[in-house]
Amino acid sequence: SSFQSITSSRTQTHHPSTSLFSAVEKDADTIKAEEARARALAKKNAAPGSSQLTSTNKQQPPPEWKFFDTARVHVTAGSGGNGCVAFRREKGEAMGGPSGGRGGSGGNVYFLADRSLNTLAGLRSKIHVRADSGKNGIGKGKDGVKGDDVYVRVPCGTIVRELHSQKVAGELRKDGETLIVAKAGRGGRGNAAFMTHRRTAPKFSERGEPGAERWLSVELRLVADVGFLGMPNAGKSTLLSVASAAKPKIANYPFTTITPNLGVCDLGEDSSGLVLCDIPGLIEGASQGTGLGFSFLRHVQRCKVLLHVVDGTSNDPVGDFNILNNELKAYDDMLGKKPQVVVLNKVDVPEVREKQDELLEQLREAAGHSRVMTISAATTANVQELMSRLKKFVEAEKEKNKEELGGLEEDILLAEVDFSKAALDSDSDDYEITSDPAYPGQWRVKGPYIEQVAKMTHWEYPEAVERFGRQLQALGIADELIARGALEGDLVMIDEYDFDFSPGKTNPYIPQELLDKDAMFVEQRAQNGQSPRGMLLDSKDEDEEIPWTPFKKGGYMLMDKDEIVEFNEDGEWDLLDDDFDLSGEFMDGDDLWTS
Ligand SMILES: Nc1nc2c(ncn2[C@@H]2O[C@H](COP(=O)(O)OP(=O)(O)OP(=O)(O)O)[C@@H](O)[C@H]2O)c(=O)[nH]1
Ligand SMILES: [Mg+2]
Repeated sequence: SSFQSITSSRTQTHHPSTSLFSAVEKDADTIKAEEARARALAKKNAAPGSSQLTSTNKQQPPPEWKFFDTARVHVTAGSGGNGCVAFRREKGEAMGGPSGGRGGSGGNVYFLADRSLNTLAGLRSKIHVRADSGKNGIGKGKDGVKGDDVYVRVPCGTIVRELHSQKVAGELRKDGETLIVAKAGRGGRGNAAFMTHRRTAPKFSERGEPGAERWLSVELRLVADVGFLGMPNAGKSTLLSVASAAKPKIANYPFTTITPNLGVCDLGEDSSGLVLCDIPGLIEGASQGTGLGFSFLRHVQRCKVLLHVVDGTSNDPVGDFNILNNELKAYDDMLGKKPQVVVLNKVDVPEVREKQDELLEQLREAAGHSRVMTISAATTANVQELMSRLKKFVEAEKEKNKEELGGLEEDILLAEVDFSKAALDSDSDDYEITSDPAYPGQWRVKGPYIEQVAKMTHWEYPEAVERFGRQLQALGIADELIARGALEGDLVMIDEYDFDFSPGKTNPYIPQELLDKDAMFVEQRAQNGQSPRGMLLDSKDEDEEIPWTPFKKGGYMLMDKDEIVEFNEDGEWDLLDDDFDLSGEFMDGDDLWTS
């Protein structure tokens, strides 16, 4: 069960009809249809002689323009190799001492932050990441070879969670940072390790420990490269929708967009994507709070570049352009100075086309630079050209900033909340629900933990909203609200976030092709007699306990609970206690090999 987000900011309580969540719900279908179309198009384009760039159907975005922000991955670390039972046989020593070597440990699975990436696109084609197992130990005391570690490259700002419990495993912030997500099984000890003065010829060895295995949900907190700026109705959301797979609400009235929308324009294999942020329209007086105000601009504050979208059908496009630039300066001088690219939109309209040359000239003059071009978001004319120019410009700006900041870029780019340090380990699950009889149907929930979780939730994403709902459920807040008489559709306020109370509804968006792969995976596991748990949260068997120990401590994979104990601080692992008496029985799970 989950809460629906209607807004991520207090300012929007006045627009209860514009439910972000219901918009998203609708969009999931649209996106699916879009994907089916994209796949069909991809097939068509794969035909010899055709090229995606010269696709004649201008209405459809090229299939590679997709939106990635979350992914689900199953990771399996390598198992340890088995220990060996062997005895020395040397000249003059027919039956020497035990000499079976230890199995090699398996490979770990790590996530590795790579600054050259900026989407999770690479994870999309993968459902499984698997590290090699260690080799078995061999005779003459030789240990087995260790399995290779696997590094999964992800962009900086990636947050990793255990899927089913939604516990944060960590965040990768800086280039080169790694996070272990599945710890390898250690190799089993060979019989040489079990020799004591009482047992001089042990004929058993240990089996290798299985590698850890788990589902992860991965989320990238996108930091936009390009923030869209423009008067209401200029066509910003339309542009986002054709340049990326994001599906913002588009309508022919001002202030259609009330929360920022993010989208990724994927520019193909050899280039990382361009992250776009469509923000609500700004009008004269915005810096004083007119219209929706400037509160959304914090989203674009960290953008490298602003794309100023000018409505060609306006009575005075150049006047609009100047007004907004003045508002921007009045609000924040830094924003006013942010480099802009300017587009004159709606040139498909004949009246606009007629005066486009004149307008372009005037815009160049007003802007004081020549990064000005015409587009039609509606017909997508010039949009691809715009995106590749933007990409180059953004790259150049990043380079410039990097030099100016002496390599401090990531710190400045990354979002405010540091997940790796965030208070998810807060001890207090306490909360308090208050309601004012004067305002029926409104509930305020207070509590350090839940407020922290709310702050850390990326309200733009259904999966994040769903997770928030799960946390409320887990903390008992949802049930408590129902017990107190909350009804579906009531307003719930936590910190500065407001929600529609809507128990029992979840809407994770997962692309169809991943769902197909998952279905295969679940089936395969069931056939192999393994737990069929898949990537879908509702495929979870409610009775099944999910053991959890923090990632950092290791040992979180409690597949065979009795056999596996936690890794200690040094990553070492001990099956046998120091004072374990080998003269008695074998340990359960020890492998007895007869030589
Ligand atoms: N003819 C024409 N119409 C366009 C074009 N781009 C957008 N529109 C229309 O302009 C209207 C407003 O488009 P939106 O994309 O919602 O504008 P917006 O800038 O996001 O508006 P707000 O969210 O209110 O700030 C819609 O009716 C679009 O169909 C274009 O290139 N040509
Ligand atoms: Mg809009």
